[in-house]
Amino acid sequence: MKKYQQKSLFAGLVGFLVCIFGVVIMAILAGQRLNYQIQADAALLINHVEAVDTEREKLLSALNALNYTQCDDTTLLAMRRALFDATYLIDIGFFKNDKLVCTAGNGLLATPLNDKAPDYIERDGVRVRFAPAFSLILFPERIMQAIIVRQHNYNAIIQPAKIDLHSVRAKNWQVFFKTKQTINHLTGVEGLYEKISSSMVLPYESLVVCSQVTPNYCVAVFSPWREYISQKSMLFLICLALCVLAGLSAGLLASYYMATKRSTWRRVRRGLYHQSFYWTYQPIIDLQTQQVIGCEVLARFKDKFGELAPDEFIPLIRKHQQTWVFTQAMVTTILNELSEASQLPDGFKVSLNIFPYDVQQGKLSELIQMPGLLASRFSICLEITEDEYLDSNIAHGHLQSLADAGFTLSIDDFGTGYSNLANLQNLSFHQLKIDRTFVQDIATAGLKASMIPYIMELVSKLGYTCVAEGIETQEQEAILKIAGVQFGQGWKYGKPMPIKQFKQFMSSKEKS
Ligand SMILES: Nc1nc2c(ncn2[C@@H]2O[C@H](COP(=O)(O)O[C@H]3[C@@H](O)[C@H](n4cnc5c(=O)[nH]c(N)nc54)O[C@@H]3COP(=O)(O)O)[C@@H](O)[C@H]2O)c(=O)[nH]1
Repeated sequence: MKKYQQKSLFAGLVGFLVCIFGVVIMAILAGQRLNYQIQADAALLINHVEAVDTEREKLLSALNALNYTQCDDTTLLAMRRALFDATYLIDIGFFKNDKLVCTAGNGLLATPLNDKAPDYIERDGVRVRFAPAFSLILFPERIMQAIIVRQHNYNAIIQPAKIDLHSVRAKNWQVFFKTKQTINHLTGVEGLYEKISSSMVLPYESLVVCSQVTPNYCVAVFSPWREYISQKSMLFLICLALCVLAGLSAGLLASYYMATKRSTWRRVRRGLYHQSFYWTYQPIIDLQTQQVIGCEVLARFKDKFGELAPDEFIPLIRKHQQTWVFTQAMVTTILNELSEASQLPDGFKVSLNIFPYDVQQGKLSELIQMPGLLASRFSICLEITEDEYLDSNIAHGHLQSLADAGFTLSIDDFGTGYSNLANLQNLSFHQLKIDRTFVQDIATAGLKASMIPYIMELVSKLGYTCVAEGIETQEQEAILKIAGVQFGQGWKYGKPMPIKQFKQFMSSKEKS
């Protein structure tokens, strides 16, 4: 996989993860809200259960305390009075010898009724039975769900429908009586507790709570996600869109970050301190003898992201004023590399490119002090391109000191942009380098090529030597020779090469 594909994949992954993270956070927050709602429902149901139980306990205990042994008007009056105060109880019955003999609603029964077996027996012998289809003796035609609770001599008919459930938002809930062995349904959705306990339910959508007062009475509430989402579909859609947006922004940010990390200047700046620069050597030859008399040192850059051309990094180094750091690194490296190059003869000309800004700043005087540079067995030539920095008296003074110290000074890229003839006369140059655009123009016999003889006139008038750069063909060489150019540089003789290759190149030249 290519680097840029890896980066895009990384940015995509970051975006995806942020989106997923957003969705998870959204799901947790929504889940908490859903759970909060379910908890409120459960609390409401438990409150009712406790209220029903308390009411039944209070009323039936009071009746039992009267110790009536038979059902007469007094007993019935007491039962009716109790019922009058009740909220959840709809009838009360009186038992004698375990037979129902009268009810508050109906009065004395013609035939006493046997009590049915309870579903479970509560503490203190309270017997409870759930009747899914029950009718009071008073209203035999009205079928309803009822819970029948028998406490000693009295029973109470509780109608769950009496419980006010308007505030319960969940559609699925169940009230049940739970022992270690059994689950007794009382009201709501029968079997819900078993369903919640046994089948897979999603987080937050269900809850089982038991009463603190009567711990066997419990409620199960189930509010499925799909219902909750469909209730708040608009809100969910907006949140989802925000998550996708956050993912996209994060992806874009990641790719922007990667791009800036890869930005040329960041790479160059890092490269200055992490040895991403290396230097190559391009031969300079004597056009008459074809002997290699010197070389130009040219910088190259390579890091984990790939190579950068000098035309990319040189302007940045200049812009960010890192020119002197760069030149120091170059001089240190090439002195090191050339010290072991026994193939190079004494006096071999080594041309270094120098930034005019450093000339102006007086930095180049440090070159004079640099151990091993002037003292080396090579002739060091400083190539300087003309620009606005070379126009000051300060620059002139610094160049003079360099020339006095023993450096050869070459005016580089002559004929491009900023050439100022006054500089040629006043500054202490020794050499002029004809820019390769003039040489390339020879093939088409263009205007620039026609100027070469005039440049050579100037060169001889000033007493300079001349190097033509960018020679690629025999024809260019022949014309330059006729024009009187002494030295040449270009792909015809050799491309810029790393030191190892340059040493091999020089050895092969020595042999031939
Ligand atoms: N201050 C410094 N400047 C430097 C340094 N290293 C390079 N540079 C400057 O960058 C510019 C571009 O350099 P580069 O891409 O290396 O191009 C040089 C040669 O490779 C190229 N060349 C040489 N022969 C031929 C040829 O036959 N054909 C062809 N198309 N190109 C050729 O010409 C450039 C020569 O550079 P220069 O003599 O300096 O003009 C360039 O301006 C460099 O100066 C550095 O270490 N410091």
